[in-house]
Amino acid sequence: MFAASRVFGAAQRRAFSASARDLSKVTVLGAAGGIGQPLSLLLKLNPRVTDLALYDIRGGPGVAADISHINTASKVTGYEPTPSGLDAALKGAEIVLIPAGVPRKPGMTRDDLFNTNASIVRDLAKAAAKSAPDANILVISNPVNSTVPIVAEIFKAAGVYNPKRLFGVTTLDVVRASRFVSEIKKTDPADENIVVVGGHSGVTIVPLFSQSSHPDLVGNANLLKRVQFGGDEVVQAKDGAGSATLSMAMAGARFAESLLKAKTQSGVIEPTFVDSPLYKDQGIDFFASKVELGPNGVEKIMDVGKITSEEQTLLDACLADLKKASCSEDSLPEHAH
Ligand SMILES: NC(=O)C1=CN([C@@H]2O[C@H](COP(=O)(O)OP(=O)(O)OC[C@H]3O[C@@H](n4cnc5c(N)ncnc54)[C@H](O)[C@@H]3O)[C@@H](O)[C@H]2O)C=CC1
Ligand SMILES: O=C([O-])CC(=O)C(=O)O
Repeated sequence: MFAASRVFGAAQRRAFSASARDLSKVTVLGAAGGIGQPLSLLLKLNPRVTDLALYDIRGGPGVAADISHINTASKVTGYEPTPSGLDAALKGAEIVLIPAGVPRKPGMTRDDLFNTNASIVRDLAKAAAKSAPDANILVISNPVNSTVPIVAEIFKAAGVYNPKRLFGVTTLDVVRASRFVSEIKKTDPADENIVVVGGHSGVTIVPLFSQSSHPDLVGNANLLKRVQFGGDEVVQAKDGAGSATLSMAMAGARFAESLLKAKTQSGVIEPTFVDSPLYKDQGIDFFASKVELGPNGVEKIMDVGKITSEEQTLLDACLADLKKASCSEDSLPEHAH
């Protein structure tokens, strides 16, 4: 269990008890995919998860059978790829992670995934609105800047939208930025926690090094490029076999853990892409900034804080791009209806 002890502390494992308050069902939609499998593995290692529900259009039960042999206490169930299987996977879920959808190939942008992934996310959101209307929905499927607003529209149409419970997972940007900084500065990556705001693609990814202990990194063009286009590095290296899966699984598991921890602990803060008041006056409904998490999901959305003029220029470019990403169900591709 070396991985569990590194990802989750000993105190947390000891603190685990199966009181009703601690029962947490977590559902993964797209659980047999490149992200879904290692994400499910990491969730199985998290003692806060008591019931792990795995659903995919193919392979869910197989992944569940495999993971269920791991000697941690949670119950793992794989569901058949049927409407009733999906509903059962969702029923009673506290957290629903959605990594279902196609990944990029070299030469594609995340927006090129929209035509395929928008309808996948739309259909899964419809099922979640029906069977898990109170769950925290964590959207991983790209393009996150557009798939998150789609989920919001579906929940609104079903009359169950709670903006405090919808999250675009941008944790991988924080993870990458923190790791890249630690490599440059020769620090322990565990001590770095770089704030990244905006969205999750290219210029919408805005790291705020001025708010870290390394403000001299503002203006480091190579570092900025690696943070904004880190996903492309992996897409190119995988050479047609997909995009980041393992680092994304870690980032998704970290965000889920933060949400579970925030049920009982205050001061849990993660940047995440949420329905945000910060730039609504500019027509931007969703924005990633530091968010304090709590038992009801979003507790408090923080503004970007003090930034340098160089970072303001990056933020301006980000906002211009995000304006284009807003989406309603009406703008879904024709075949998706
Ligand atoms: N938010 C982020 O930071 C990141 C997002 N991603 C995105 O995550 C998504 C998944 O990536 P991978 O796991 O590498 O892809 P993958 O192709 O390996 O896995 C996707 C899985 O989704 C399943 N699936 C497709 N339609 C489904 C449906 N209607 N219901 C349930 N399952 C369904 C497939 O059967 C497959 O197992 C992609 O859109 C990718 O761009 C990837 C990396 C980082
Ligand atoms: O780049 C991609 O397509 C996958 C992704 O979102 C990332 O790695 O950040």
